[in-house]
Amino acid sequence: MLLGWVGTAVSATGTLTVQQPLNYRAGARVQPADGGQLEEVFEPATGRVLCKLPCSGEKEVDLAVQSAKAAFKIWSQMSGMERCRVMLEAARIIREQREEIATMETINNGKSIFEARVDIDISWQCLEYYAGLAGSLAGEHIQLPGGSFGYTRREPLGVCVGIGAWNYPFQIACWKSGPALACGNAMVFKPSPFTPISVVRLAEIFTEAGVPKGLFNVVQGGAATGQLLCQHPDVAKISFTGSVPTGIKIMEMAAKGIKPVTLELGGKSPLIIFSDADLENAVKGALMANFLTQGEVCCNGTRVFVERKILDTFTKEVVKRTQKIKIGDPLLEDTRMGALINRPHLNRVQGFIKQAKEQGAEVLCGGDLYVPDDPKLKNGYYMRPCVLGNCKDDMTCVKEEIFGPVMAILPFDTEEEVLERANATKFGLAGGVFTRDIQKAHRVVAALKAGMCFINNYNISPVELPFGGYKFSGFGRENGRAAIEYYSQLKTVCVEMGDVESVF
Ligand SMILES: NC(=O)C1=CN([C@@H]2O[C@H](COP(=O)(O)OP(=O)(O)OC[C@H]3O[C@@H](n4cnc5c(N)ncnc54)[C@H](O)[C@@H]3O)[C@@H](O)[C@H]2O)C=CC1
Ligand SMILES: C[N+](C)(C)CCCC(=O)O
Repeated sequence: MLLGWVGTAVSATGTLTVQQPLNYRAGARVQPADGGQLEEVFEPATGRVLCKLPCSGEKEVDLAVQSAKAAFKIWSQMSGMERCRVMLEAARIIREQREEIATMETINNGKSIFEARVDIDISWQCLEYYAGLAGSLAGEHIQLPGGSFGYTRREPLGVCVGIGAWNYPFQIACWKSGPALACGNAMVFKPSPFTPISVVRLAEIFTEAGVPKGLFNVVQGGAATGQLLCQHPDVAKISFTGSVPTGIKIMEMAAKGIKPVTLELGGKSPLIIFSDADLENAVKGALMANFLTQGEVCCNGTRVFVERKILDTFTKEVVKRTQKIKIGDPLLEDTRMGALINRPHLNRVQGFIKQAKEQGAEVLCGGDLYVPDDPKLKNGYYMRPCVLGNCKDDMTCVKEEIFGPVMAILPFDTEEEVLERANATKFGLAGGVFTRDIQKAHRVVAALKAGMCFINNYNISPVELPFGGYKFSGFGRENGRAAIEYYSQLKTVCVEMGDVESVF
């Protein structure tokens, strides 16, 4: 069943129109009860409007939260093993529908189908991983004097809100719902209004897999809808992926309700290439660190520090390979870079490049707009991936998150110096090092002030590993066992086996 698709040409760019409602509540697609403002949703590859999205208001947000509350009563009473079975089934359905979901993601986000398939694989792996953990979530038993004892129960929080960014719409929803549902919570998810489509498919899959109706709901909208969700008194937790300024607002709203938050925010991560690194791998690593999803990746290693001895060789090779990246129709098999998310964002990225040049950086390749030959793509949001040389630490392009395909290369001379410079940022999401010297590799990552560090690779996503930031990049962790801590709470029970010894 190809829900939301019209006609049969689902695999061609420029053919999709979305007609079905994109809110999901109590186990079904619904029009929002009070959808006010309409947001145009674009196909980045063509600039076409895919649909007009009604933004949910107070009434719809409340209905979604109430529906989650009702489902929570059932789901939270089920055993971990029962939840595990349902989640494994959801993972299986995602695997089965991989191509359809990846196509949706590509059409709505603009990333290449090649990459979207990987995103969908990471998504089902995430649900599988947390399904596996669900059955073993447990408390402790603690012996006390005289046969008395205590025990802890790991309990769910209740209705959790997930708010997502537009770069990994389906994957972000799985990274949040996986651990949330495994712990016994319900969720109301709000994707970015730029990418509202694929998350509704996830909601349908959960229902098909057997979660109670209302366990995973989708409300659509922008900042106003997000605020209503964060301020709702029946919401127990907020997990947010997005920018630092929005993260700050979310935390302020959460503070008023004493709600725990997980914040996955932006970054300007360092990638350090030592002269003893395997050059081939280091070059590949730098491309992986910068050009996935048109550079719109929070953990990208956009400050590439290269030991001066190999600066020229490394730079030449990086530029050569960057120029070879095949840009174009994201649904074609050989495309490796699609379109940026929208026109304003493309303009913003272009603005950063212009400013970089004004501040003295040298464009070694790309940075200009790309107009594909195919006439249907001529209004798409394409640009050539860019490598900047002659960069200095105080340039805007080195300090600010660009969130586009722009790599800045910075030479260094010593380990001490590069660590100092690598850490001189308000962000702390990720970092990477390429070297053949194992002691140096571990020493360097130990000194990096970042939550996700890579040695001799970059931007791979094993779901078993916790992911999250230091400093302005946020706190809390997604993936790995660590995420369980952020979607559950401990209840301690103290049991008296003797008589009460009263002080009075
Ligand atoms: N650390 C991580 O895991 C990731 C971080 N990001 C960061 O996200 C940014 C790009 O994503 P955008 O969608 O442009 O970020 P954004 O902060 O503008 O929006 C993120 C989400 O928050 C919602 N929102 C906006 N204002 C809100 C408010 N006042 N209250 C509640 N919700 C609100 C938006 O509708 C959207 O769903 C980049 O800075 C990037 O680094 C993106 C992906 C992953
Ligand atoms: C999958 N990965 C590692 C490339 C990016 C994940 C973080 C994000 O949502 O930007």
